[in-house]
Amino acid sequence: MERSVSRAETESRLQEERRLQERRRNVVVLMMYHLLEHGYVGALEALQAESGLRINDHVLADNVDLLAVVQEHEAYFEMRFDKKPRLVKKAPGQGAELPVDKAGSARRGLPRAPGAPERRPSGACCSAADAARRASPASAGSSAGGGKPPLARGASGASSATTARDDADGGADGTLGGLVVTGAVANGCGPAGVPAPAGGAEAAARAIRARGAASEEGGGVDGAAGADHWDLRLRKALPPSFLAHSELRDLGGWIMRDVVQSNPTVGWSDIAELGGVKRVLSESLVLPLKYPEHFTGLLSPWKGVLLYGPPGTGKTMLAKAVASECDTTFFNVSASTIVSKWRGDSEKLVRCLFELARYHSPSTVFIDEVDSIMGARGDGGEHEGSRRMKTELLVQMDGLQSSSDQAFVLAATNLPWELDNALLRRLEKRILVPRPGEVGRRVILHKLLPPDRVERGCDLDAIAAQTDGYSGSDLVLVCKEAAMAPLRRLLAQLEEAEARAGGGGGADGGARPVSIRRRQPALATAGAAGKPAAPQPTIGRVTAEDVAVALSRTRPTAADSSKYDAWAAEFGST
Ligand SMILES: Nc1ncnc2c1ncn2[C@@H]1O[C@H](COP(=O)(O)OP(=O)(O)OP(=O)(O)O)[C@@H](O)[C@H]1O
Repeated sequence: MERSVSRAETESRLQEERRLQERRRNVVVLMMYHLLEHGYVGALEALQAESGLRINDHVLADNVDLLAVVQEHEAYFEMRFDKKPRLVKKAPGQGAELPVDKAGSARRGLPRAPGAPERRPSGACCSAADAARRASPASAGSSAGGGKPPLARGASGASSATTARDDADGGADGTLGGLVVTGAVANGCGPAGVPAPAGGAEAAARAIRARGAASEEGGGVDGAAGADHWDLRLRKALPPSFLAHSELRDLGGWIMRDVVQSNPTVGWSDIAELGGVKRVLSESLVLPLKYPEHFTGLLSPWKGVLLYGPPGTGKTMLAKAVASECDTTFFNVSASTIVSKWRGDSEKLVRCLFELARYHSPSTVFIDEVDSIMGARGDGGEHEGSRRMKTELLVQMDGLQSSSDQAFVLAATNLPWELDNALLRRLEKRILVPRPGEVGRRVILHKLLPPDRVERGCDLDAIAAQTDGYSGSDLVLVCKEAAMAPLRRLLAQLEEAEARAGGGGGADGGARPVSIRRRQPALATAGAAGKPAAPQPTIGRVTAEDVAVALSRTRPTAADSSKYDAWAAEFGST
């Protein structure tokens, strides 16, 4: 027993050490790319020589660079502690000496591979293959686990003869300078389909540029499936022009937090009816990207679409479907993204937003509740900053229309009559998203209450006929209320059973307060008592009466659609 505990301890210590080594290697590689990108070629050479790592043997994974890491840290710190972090302070006095080790080197942390030379002359660094051969075989191929995203990967590919040889020797994974190197993507490509650098700083610089381009193509390194939004958001980096300028970096970072590349939960087929709206969105976004040769001149694609209609009719859902169905960078923008309390910032944020949309094109800028940003101008009491922000938005939209940039604005509102006329002109297609008709309601009801949840006698088609004026979200509420009824019945049974088992009241119609302690699983309590577990009550089905009660309790929100129809007649454009 003791032996197995100590073996487990050793194993976990080794794992921790491996992770630490990998982290140190990642930091060095990030530094190398940073040095290269900013022209510190001499420092890069020195770092290569001293660390025994070569920039050519690694490409950065996950679209990450040192500035982006720092920027993410700053953004997180600010969000968490409501203040900017101080990463670097001035050293007290005249500046401290660098800590120097016994060998006279100031370097720390990176352990050398067993047998690796102490120092290497500039330009004579070890190759991945050499280092792998020198490294301890015990550590080979053991870093892949952990599920953590690799920041830097060993480069492989046709362009690197040594690494190709490595692959032939036994797989892409190997060790480098005593550090475990994760195998890079096969077929002569680094992550995201970027060719591995062929050699020298120039090649690596090319790889950096190619990496940016590949990331724009949506080539996620490890695939987006299963990743949450934070992962997806991280994949888009700021353009170099933003990174080089502290104010732009801050504003750009703020906007990029609202970038969503895809929303895997909603597709066109999840949206009932609204075929006309889907067609226009498809014509504006999908088809021009697929058949660009047909969308030129007079047939150039729409650059702005407004979805308007009563609340809860699926406008946001349509935008989410655009995000997941169209392969474009999706900027999910709300008033909080671009309305800044700092004078002048909103205007700059709008400019940055469109610059980023162009940089990451093809892209879609979705502005939800656009009325809260672009209400009609001309009111004397309007803040000067707000006016300038609106003007900037109009200018930027004009810019999109007169350019061949594949950037597109999708706006949504419940209050189209409050929008500025100049904005309406730029939103070429103005499409009413109405409440669902009977067919649509039927589809929504059947989807929300599938046959295994409802009793036979519950006629959902009849309910669809009765719910004229209900929006999609009203129907969600009706179904939720109806589905609560069997759950309430089940909970009453469970409470009653618990009260009986505890010998207390409880069956007296709720005089006893309900305990908020989580119930023990039935098996555990039965086992403890030594008796066979009593069959547990299960949740029943929704009955016709449940739905009728739910309907009587849930009234449609703002059922009068005449105002929308009137506005559609005057301003609509479908
Ligand atoms: N056509 C539809 N098909 C399927 N579900 C729908 C449809 N319309 C609305 N829903 C349901 O209603 C919910 C709310 O829809 P959504 O948020 O898209 O409405 P909205 O028009 O953006 O509302 P608001 O204008 O208030 O922001 C959705 O999550 C979905 O469950």
